[in-house]
Amino acid sequence: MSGSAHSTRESSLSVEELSVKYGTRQVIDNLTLAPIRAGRITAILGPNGSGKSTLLRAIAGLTPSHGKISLGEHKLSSLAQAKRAQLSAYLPQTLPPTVHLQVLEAVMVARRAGDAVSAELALDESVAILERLGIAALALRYMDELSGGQRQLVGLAQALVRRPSLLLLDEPLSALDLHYQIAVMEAVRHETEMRNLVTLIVVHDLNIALQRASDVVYVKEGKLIAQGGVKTVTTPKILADIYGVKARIEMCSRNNLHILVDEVV
Ligand SMILES: Nc1ncnc2c1ncn2[C@@H]1O[C@H](COP(=O)(O)OP(=O)(O)OP(=O)(O)O)[C@@H](O)[C@H]1O
Repeated sequence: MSGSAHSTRESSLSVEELSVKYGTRQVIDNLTLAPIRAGRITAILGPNGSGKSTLLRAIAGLTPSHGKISLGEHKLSSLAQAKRAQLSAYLPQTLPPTVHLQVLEAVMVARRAGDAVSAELALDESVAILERLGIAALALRYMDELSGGQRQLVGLAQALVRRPSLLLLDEPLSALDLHYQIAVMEAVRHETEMRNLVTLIVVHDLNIALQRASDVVYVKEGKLIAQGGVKTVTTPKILADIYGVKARIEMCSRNNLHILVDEVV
């Protein structure tokens, strides 16, 4: 990992006056967020088509945008894409077609991309991340022979092994069974806390988001509706405004919020 990427580890992500258009259509509309802190998972929540993926892609520099995006002292919006990609890892909602590589090789390739580590170190770190995600048994399987959920887990391993300062995960749980949904959120939380990453994650399962994330950003129609600690910001009114549902928010025995939806409104 480059020294400059390490130096951002104590910092936060700031997004100011961000706008994204597709053609003439304004999809993100002058969005300014409070600083997103490192070492905590921030969930981005909102209805279908509200601009969550576009926001992640704009932060990753993969969709043209106007506005200012900074990670610590790095003005991401002014950086060359190669440097930006070195600081951040982005896991897309739809994974690109894969190549005929074994899982372990593919994770090692991700580790060595843009970062001159030895093959031995890349091997050790790749095995470690596969173990941490509970998928070491896949190490010698071929990428193009994996199931959708297995591909998603390997994609996450490739994102984490790169040791980014900024982790951008777009629906990383969508193809996963219940066991791996929890295992992935735990692994992401562990990496986020251990490496003091800024971690943004788009998820549709509100209960998983509220139980495993620390902070939340609610968006609708490309605008910020609310941002803050999950327990502070999540209210029946917000859920009605955002999703058009009548919901109860209850505290479960583990002191986590649990949302029960009674009906659509
Ligand atoms: N490449 C594109 N060209 C044109 N319009 C797009 C493009 N990508 C997304 N959009 C539109 O931008 C809006 C926001 O899309 P986006 O994928 O960011 O929403 P989202 O909140 O992530 O949705 P979902 O929860 O359904 O994945 C939608 O209306 C979508 O149709």
